[in-house]
Amino acid sequence: MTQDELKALVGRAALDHVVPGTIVGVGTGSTVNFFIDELAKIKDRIAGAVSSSHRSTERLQAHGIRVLDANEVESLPVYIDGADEIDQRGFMIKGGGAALTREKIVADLAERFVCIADASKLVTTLGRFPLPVEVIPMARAQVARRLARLGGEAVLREGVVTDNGNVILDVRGLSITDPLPMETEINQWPGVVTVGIFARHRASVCLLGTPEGVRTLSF
Ligand SMILES: O=C[C@H](O)[C@H](O)[C@H](O)COP(=O)(O)O
Repeated sequence: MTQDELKALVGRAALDHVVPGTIVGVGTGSTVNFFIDELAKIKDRIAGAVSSSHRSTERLQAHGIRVLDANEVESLPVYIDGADEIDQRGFMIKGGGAALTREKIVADLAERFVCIADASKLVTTLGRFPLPVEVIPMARAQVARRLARLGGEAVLREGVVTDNGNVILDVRGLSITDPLPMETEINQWPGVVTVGIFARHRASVCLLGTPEGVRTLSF
């Protein structure tokens, strides 16, 4: 099976986690795109979606799915999103598509985070994938120096401006053995908007696409 076929598989499987009659939290990325296309088939059975990016909003609306502003909802039963890496505890690295801040906001509204990913995303230790950090442009160099003191080499993602008007640093060389304290530390530096470690907002369940079918990991 190709990687896209695995993504399509989990995008379909995620429909089982959608609660009929409710608003669905929708992530961003190539895996979620498959989910959105499946969601369109049951759009009359949901109350709408809260989206984590302009890209997902456009795709949802193109399918005729109502998109609500996050400020209009108090909670969501479920948030469905991909990941760049996920470990055996449900901790993730996200932000490869620069949508991490809005993803964390929508994840925070949700009772459950359903991660959909192909098997290549499952890792023993987070950090092989360069860690995205969304930063206010003025603080770019300052935050990069602080990351260097943690052992990471931060590179500005060229040509990318987030939906919030900020920039992304991609950090190589970090071995994230203890995701929760690292998330907390980096996130409180001045100028950091969001770090792409999702430990506080880890997955409740991961639907992992494998050549043998969908493997469900519960955390
Ligand atoms: O900013 C992007 C998101 O965190 C995505 O969920 C993540 O990059 C995974 O994307 P994909 O499904 O395209 O691998």
